[in-house]
Amino acid sequence: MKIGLFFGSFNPIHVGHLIIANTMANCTDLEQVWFVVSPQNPFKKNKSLLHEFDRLTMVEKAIADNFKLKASDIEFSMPKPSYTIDTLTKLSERYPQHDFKLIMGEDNLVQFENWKNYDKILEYYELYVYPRPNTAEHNFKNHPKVKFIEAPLLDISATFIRNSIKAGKPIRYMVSDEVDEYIRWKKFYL
Ligand SMILES: Nc1ncnc2c1ncn2[C@@H]1O[C@H](COP(=O)(O)OP(=O)(O)OP(=O)(O)O)[C@@H](O)[C@H]1O
Ligand SMILES: O=C(O)c1ccc[n+]([C@@H]2O[C@H](COP(=O)([O-])O)[C@@H](O)[C@H]2O)c1
Repeated sequence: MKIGLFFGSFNPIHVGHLIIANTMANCTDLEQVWFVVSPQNPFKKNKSLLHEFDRLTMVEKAIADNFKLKASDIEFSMPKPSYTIDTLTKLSERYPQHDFKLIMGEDNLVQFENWKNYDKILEYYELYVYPRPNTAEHNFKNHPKVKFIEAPLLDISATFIRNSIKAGKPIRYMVSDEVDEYIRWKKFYL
């Protein structure tokens, strides 16, 4: 099966992530999308990063009604920070029957040359890239292994959502109802 792996912190998962995953699962040759929740992005230091189990719970709540979307906790038992090449290798070994592709927002391409073994990632995996507003220049516009998906720009981020919560503003419709309720119940990001 052709499966898109969508790696992220998902702190929290928002409507942008859901639109990206659903677009990839329904408008490309991908049959499923797996959200791979990363305990620790090697490039991010964020005080308000929730525990990975809480972020995974929110992902599971957000995608529960979509049979093409799944969540993976594979990085929870791997060394931190979470290096994508190591996880890709592990998943390919564990599921040799699947053909994995890597999904990311275009902003990730700007720093992609600094990722661990990025050239190996490109050698073995195709990238499916969703456009993101205000993305800086990068060197992958015409790379044969990088496929740009034409889809609406989504000007939303987890940072904006966390800041809204801190400021007492509603995040309804920016996250799924289940995630909104869960965040309020657990008093996250206050
Ligand atoms: N609005 C968006 N448009 C395109 N890609 C996005 C968008 N939001 C997130 N992504 C992509 O989703 C993946 C996971 O992103 P992440 O969980 O860091 O969300 P984020 O909104 O960028 O979070 P933060 O604001 O905390 O940095 C990354 O590949 C990122 O590029
Ligand atoms: O492998 C790397 O070197 C690497 C460098 C930066 C980011 N990543 C991964 O990219 C994913 C996107 O991160 P984030 O925090 O923007 O959601 C997340 O899974 C990180 O672990 C991976």
